[in-house]
Amino acid sequence: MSLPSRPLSAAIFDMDGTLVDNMRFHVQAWVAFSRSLGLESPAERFEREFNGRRNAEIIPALLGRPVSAEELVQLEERKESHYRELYAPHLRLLRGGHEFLTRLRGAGLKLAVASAAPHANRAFVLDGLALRPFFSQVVGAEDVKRGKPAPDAFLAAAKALGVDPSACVVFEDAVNGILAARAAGMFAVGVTTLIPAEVLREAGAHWVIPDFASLPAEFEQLLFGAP
Ligand SMILES: O=P(O)(O)OC[C@H]1O[C@@H](O)[C@H](O)[C@@H](O)[C@@H]1O
Repeated sequence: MSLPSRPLSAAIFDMDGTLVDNMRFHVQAWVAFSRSLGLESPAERFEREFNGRRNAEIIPALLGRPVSAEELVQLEERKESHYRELYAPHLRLLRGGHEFLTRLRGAGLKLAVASAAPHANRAFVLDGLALRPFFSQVVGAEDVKRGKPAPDAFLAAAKALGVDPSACVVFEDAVNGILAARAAGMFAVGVTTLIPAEVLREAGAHWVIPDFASLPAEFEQLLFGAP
């Protein structure tokens, strides 16, 4: 693995499954949503194939037909309001998150969120946990044409931050997200809230962590210098 040849200047965070350990609630809501439409879709499909994609891509693929903008709004709200209801009692930042974000900010890194989540879900997590002050940019589902594994969301975040993609590190839990970060030419850290470390490594993650309190020493040094 080749390490950055110059200091990293920005950190871009995926939201669902990365800042918060909520993917099992998303998957539960997706399975219930599918059943309510008379479809049987296994949980693995949402964990692997769809995780990181936008609802505008997931819902037509699930239904096997195009969906009008109006119907998409209705179907999306049905699934997402159920997800928020399921996850609300458990809403909390991933272990070590607050301290890590504070240290990154203190070290002068620019911080952004790049998520496939729609507006209401971003507000639910980012406002619910008072995280907005950490991030100077938030890129969401409606800001890009193509969801992950396309690099669009991460490239949009780097552009908004005014940094070169090669100076960015991405934190991601989804295989599609790791692929997107690498396609954007960024360094990728896999977060194993849902997907096993070897799968994230195989997708291209340079480092893999269970949470933000467990950074490999080498990576910690890269971000913050020698202890
Ligand atoms: O890009 P993020 O923050 O991981 O968001 C991904 C998720 O966004 C949600 O809105 C979708 O309903 C999920 O199925 C999807 O996996």
